[in-house]
Amino acid sequence: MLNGAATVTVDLARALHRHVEITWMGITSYGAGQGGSGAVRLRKDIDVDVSGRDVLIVDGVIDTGLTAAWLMTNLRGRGPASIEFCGLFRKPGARGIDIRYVGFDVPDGVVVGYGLDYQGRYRNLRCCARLAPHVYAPPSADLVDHSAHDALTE
Ligand SMILES: O=P(O)(O)OC[C@H]1O[C@H](OP(=O)(O)OP(=O)(O)O)[C@H](O)[C@@H]1O
Ligand SMILES: Nc1nc2[nH]cnc2c(=O)[nH]1
Repeated sequence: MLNGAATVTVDLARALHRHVEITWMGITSYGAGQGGSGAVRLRKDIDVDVSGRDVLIVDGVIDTGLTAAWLMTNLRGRGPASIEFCGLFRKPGARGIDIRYVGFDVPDGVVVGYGLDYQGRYRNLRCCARLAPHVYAPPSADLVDHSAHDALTE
């Protein structure tokens, strides 16, 4: 897929000792696990006919598994000789989904770097990192401990 899968796709392709053709797809998923509708939208289709070809779909993160399931169904319908899915990271919500190649199982949270972004940033980090939760989930006002602040202002 476009964006988040770019770095791992290129590195994986360079590690394979066989001819490969790379093409890109743009997908937006509104995963039910993130409070979304569970819908997938195709923003850019591949420009290769995959019928009779061995297809490996590569993605950076498998979160709810919605994107992976949608892509497998969609591309399988085009008559490939074989089709498998490879995800660099898999979140707990997708553990039950049958994925042939998984790099790392990771806890819930946001993984960034090595192609993966948070609001458009961090894709160019050479490493992968877990984003500090306060960046994407600021604590609710009810849960903030004001004691330190109060101590400073009294
Ligand atoms: O398992 P799911 O819940 O369907 O989520 C996985 C999708 O989310 C991420 O893409 P994102 O929407 O962040 O877009 P990006 O590739 O542009 O970074 C990831 O690259 C998958 O495509
Ligand atoms: N960059 C990034 N995108 C995601 N989409 C769903 N989960 C993630 C994640 O952990 N990191």
